[in-house]
Amino acid sequence: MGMAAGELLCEAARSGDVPEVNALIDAGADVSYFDGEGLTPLMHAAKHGHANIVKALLAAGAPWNALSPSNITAGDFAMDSGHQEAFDVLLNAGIQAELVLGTIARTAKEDGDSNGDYLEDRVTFSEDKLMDINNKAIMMAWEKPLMEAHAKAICSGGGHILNIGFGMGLIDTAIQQYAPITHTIVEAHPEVYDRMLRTGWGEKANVKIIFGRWQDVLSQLESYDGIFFDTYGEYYEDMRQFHQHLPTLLKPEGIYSFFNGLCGSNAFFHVVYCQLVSLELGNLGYSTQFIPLPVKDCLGEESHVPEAEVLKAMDFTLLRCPSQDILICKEPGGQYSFFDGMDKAVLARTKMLLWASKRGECSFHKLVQTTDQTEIPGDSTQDAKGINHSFWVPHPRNGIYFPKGHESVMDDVPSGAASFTQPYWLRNTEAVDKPSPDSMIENPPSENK
Ligand SMILES: C[S@@+](CC[C@H](N)C(=O)[O-])C[C@H]1O[C@@H](n2cnc3c(N)ncnc32)[C@H](O)[C@@H]1O
Repeated sequence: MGMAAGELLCEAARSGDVPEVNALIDAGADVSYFDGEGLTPLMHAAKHGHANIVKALLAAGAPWNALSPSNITAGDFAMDSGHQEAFDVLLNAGIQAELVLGTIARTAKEDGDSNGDYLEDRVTFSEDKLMDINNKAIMMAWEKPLMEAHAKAICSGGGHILNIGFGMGLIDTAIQQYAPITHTIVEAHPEVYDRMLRTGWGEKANVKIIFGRWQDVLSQLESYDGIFFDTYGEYYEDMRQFHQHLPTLLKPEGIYSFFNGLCGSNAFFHVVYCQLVSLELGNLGYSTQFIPLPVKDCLGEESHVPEAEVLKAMDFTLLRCPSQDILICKEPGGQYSFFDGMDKAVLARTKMLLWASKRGECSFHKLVQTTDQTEIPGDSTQDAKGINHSFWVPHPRNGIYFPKGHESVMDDVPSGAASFTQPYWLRNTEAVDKPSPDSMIENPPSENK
């Protein structure tokens, strides 16, 4: 079994020949095979909407997150071609894999400051941007309308507001328009803090500035009616940790919002992570809803922004939680993200897994095993391809497969994680009626799922 079988598998996946796909898989064809165009059998099946074949390939260990030469995943192919069923299958596979891998990675993670270097380096302010030492934009003026939308949402109940990360102060300026009773700002970078003081933020009657990393100043925080989170140089895990404090920090009926640059460089990964964050917030008792906010409206005439053309192709979206009121911003369809601080960990992991799969070393099952070097107890049965299926067993609560002996990785996994029945709005952004952020904020729907 080699290239010929891989080619045959791609062809069968493309033409929707289920018996042939199954026969080739049983005979040991490489489900991670990349054909001459750099596409996998899974990509071919997804592109042509053969959901059953997508399922069969995933079950046989095809990597859900493999990238084509133009950085397109099977999920992107399904999405772009409007194949909802295949898309949903891939979305579920991605979410489940990331839930399990994220938990494994957390267990293995050594504690350390994600953004220690950034906080020690110089930053540069100019009229329209704040840059780090590597000339990467931390914040840019074109984001003002976006920040204003967030501010409007988190201030809609009035009261006490918390913002994590001052940057250019765009959201804080917008928050001030709503005259909250108190307005607390946490900022960790000494130069940004210094500039806050020089520009009068320390003298505003309702403003309290707390200098330090949010992680280090939690004991100085109270509970708030509105919270916004937008740091820099941190990873998804940092934000996830912040979310664990929401039940203490956010008052009942309060509104939470964060800048969502999750996997902004790939639309499908972004969708996976939006669902993931939604699930993880759900696990904390919050429900969520996405509200689109076209980025081209934010950019306006700012064509001097080098990435303007790419950015115009993106949508930014607000996500609101009607019961506990969560609001999140995201950028579906994005090809580029200024805010890749938070998605580095995700993409790094994705690339690592892909690298392994491209070398033909691993199926998805094996990739996950390589993430955790701990020996997994239990019997093992290897199939013809050497995949040890008995390592992976369905969890009794939610049916998600996890590595045997690692029950604890499922502790954090929400019960509803095994299936998403809701149609995902991204399937056809043209056809979906996108409510304006304003109307959603003023008239939140009673239910989102
Ligand atoms: C993207 S900017 C925020 C932009 C802001 N939303 C605005 O409207 O201008 C991120 C800010 O978070 C700060 N920051 C980074 N890590 C932080 C941490 N752990 N705790 C508090 N602030 C942090 C950075 O120094 C930076 O000023």
